[in-house]
Amino acid sequence: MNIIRTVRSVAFSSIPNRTLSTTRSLSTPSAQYTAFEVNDKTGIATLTLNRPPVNSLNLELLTEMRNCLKDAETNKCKGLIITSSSNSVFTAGLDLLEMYQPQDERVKSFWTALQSMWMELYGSKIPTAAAINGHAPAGGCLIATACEYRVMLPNFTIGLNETLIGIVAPKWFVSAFLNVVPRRVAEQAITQGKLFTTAEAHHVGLVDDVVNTKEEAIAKCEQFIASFKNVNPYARALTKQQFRIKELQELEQQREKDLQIFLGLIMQPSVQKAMGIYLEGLKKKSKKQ
Ligand SMILES: CC/C=C\CCC/C=C/C(=O)SCCNC(=O)CCNC(=O)[C@H](O)C(C)(C)COP(=O)(O)OP(=O)(O)OC[C@H]1O[C@@H](n2cnc3c(N)ncnc32)[C@H](O)[C@@H]1OP(=O)(O)O
Repeated sequence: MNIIRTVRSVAFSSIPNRTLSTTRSLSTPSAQYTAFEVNDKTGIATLTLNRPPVNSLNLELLTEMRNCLKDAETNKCKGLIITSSSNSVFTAGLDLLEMYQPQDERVKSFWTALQSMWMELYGSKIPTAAAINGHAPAGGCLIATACEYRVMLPNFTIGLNETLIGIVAPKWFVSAFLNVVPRRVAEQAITQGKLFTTAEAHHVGLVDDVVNTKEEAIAKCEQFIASFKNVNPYARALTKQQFRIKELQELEQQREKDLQIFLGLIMQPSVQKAMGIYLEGLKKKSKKQ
C-alpha cells in the first residue's frame, strides 16, 4: 500500500492495541479527534471517532473525518469502516454548541465542513460500512446512512430526531435515509423525530445486522467489504455512483443555497430558544447521572 502521509501512532487509552503488528495509523500529526488505521493484511481502513464524551460533530472533527476519507481513497484502501471509541455513543450528531448562539464565520465553516464530509463519504469510491457501537441520533444517523452497510449493537438508538429539537432535517439527510427504509416509514419517523431502538431499526431495515460486541461489528463490516473481492473496483465505483450521483450533484450545485437555508433556520429566535431548552435538558440529565 502506498502510504502518502506521515505514519504515526495514535495513542488514546480507550482504543485497545489490537492487531498492532498488522495495522498502521495514518492520522495527520494534527489529528485530535480521530484515529485512522489501515490493516496491512486486509487493506481495510478503520476510522474511529474519538471526541469524548459523545463524539459530537464539531468543525474540527468533521474536517478530520473528511481528511481520513480522502486518505482512504488516495491510498486505495479496500474499504472503510467507521466506528467510535466510546462504549455507548457512536456519535451524538452535530455539536449543538456549534449551532447555539454561533459565531458567524465559524458556523458557516462548520456547515460547509459537514457538507464536504458527507459528500466525501456518500460518494466514496470504496466500500463503506458503519459499526454502530452506540447511540446514533441525527448527524450520527446521517453518517450511518451515508455508508453502504450498517451493523449495530443492541439497546441503542438511531434516527433523525431533528424535529424534537425544533429543527428540520435537510433534504440530503432525508434522501440518504430514504435509500435504506421505505418512504412511508421514513416520513412518519422523521416527522415524529423518532429514534429507533436497535431492534426496531433492524426490523425496518435501517440497520442490516445486529451483533453483541464491537469486535463482532467490525468483523461483520470486514465481511461486507470482503464480499467485493471478486468485483472490479472501477466497475463497482461507477455502479455505486449511478445510485448516488443525483443527491451528490444536487447538494454540490446548491451548496451556497443549502448553507443560507441552514443559517436562516438556525438563526430564528424560536429555533435558538428551542435549542437552548434542549441543551439545558441534556445538561440537567447529565448532572443527575
Ligand atoms: C435547514 C437545516 C437546519 C438545521 C439542520 C441541523 C441538523 C442537525 C443535526 C444534528 O445532529 S443535531 C444534534 C442531535 N443530537 C441529539 O439530539 C443527541 C443529544 N444527546 C443525547 O441524546 C445524549 O447525549 C446521548 C447521545 C444519548 C448520550 O447520552 P449520555 O447519557 O451518554 O451522555 P449525556 O447526555 O450525559 O451527554 C454528555 C455531555 O454531552 C453533551 N451533549 C450531548 N449531545 C450533544 C450534542 N449533540 N451537542 C453538544 N453537546 C452534547 C451533554 O450536554 C453533556 O454535556 P455536559 O457534560 O456538559 O452536561
